[in-house]
Amino acid sequence: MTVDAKPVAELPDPRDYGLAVVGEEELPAELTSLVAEVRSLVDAVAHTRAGDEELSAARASVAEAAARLRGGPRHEIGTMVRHIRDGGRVEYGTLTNLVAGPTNAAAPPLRLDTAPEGGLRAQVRLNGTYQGPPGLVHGGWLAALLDQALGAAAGAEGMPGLTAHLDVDYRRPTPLNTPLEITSRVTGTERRKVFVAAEIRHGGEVTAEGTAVMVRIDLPGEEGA
Ligand SMILES: CCCCCCCCCCCC(=O)SCCNC(=O)CCNC(=O)[C@H](O)C(C)(C)COP(=O)(O)OP(=O)(O)OC[C@H]1O[C@@H](n2cnc3c(N)ncnc32)[C@H](O)[C@@H]1OP(=O)(O)O
Repeated sequence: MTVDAKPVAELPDPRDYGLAVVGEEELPAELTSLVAEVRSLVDAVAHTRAGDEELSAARASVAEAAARLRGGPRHEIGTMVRHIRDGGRVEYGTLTNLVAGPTNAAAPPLRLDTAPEGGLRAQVRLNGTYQGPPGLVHGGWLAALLDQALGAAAGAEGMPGLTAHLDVDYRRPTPLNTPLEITSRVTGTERRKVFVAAEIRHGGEVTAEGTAVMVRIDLPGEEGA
């Protein structure tokens, strides 16, 4: 396959695209621990067997917490977060990305790191919030996780882009509440197209796999490249 997508030696800085950037290390521990608590809260709400009185008291506590959190300075929509990964690799993601945003409590705690064998690897455990069929992860979420891993693999090679085409195969049921391994890598490039592949494994067995065509975003000064 032709390899002429010109990966850049250093990732483009999102500020060159007019996007705000915050360093992951600048996020207060109080915020990231609040996010973890809310993830657990959503799972608890979904599966609670509490009685009416407890439910009512919990609703009031949650409403009070929400009122405390509204207002005040907020990161604008589209703010990017800068991660410093293993070996000093810099990676940018959207701060509130639904699949991997560190301040988005609706996202699982997903952290894709460089894999020794090349590409990216993450381990993630999905709680009951992510249920589709009984006891199993929702197929749409598996596709979302694959999409994220595929996009991140292209980005990690200096070729950030948007997903143009995504293929997903579900090979085996993917269980909830157990460690899952996600791997992804670039398999080829052709002009602005970046071909990527990813898998989700449970107990070493592939439960879902995907391939995608990412179309590289134009870098400043490279319009039409
Ligand atoms: C620093 C900040 C970081 C920021 C980085 C952030 C990355 C986050 C990634 C997360 C993953 C997502 O969820 S992304 C969100 C979901 N995806 C989207 O919203 C994308 C919506 N689609 C689009 O905006 C557009 O269709 C694009 C950008 C994908 C392509 O439009 P375009 O730029 O005009 O490019 P175009 O000339 O049409 O196509 C370029 C090449 O790709 C091929 N191509 C186009 N579409 C397809 C397709 N569906 N399937 C196969 N191939 C296709 C064409 O044939 C051509 O190949 P050839 O002629 O060269 O052979």
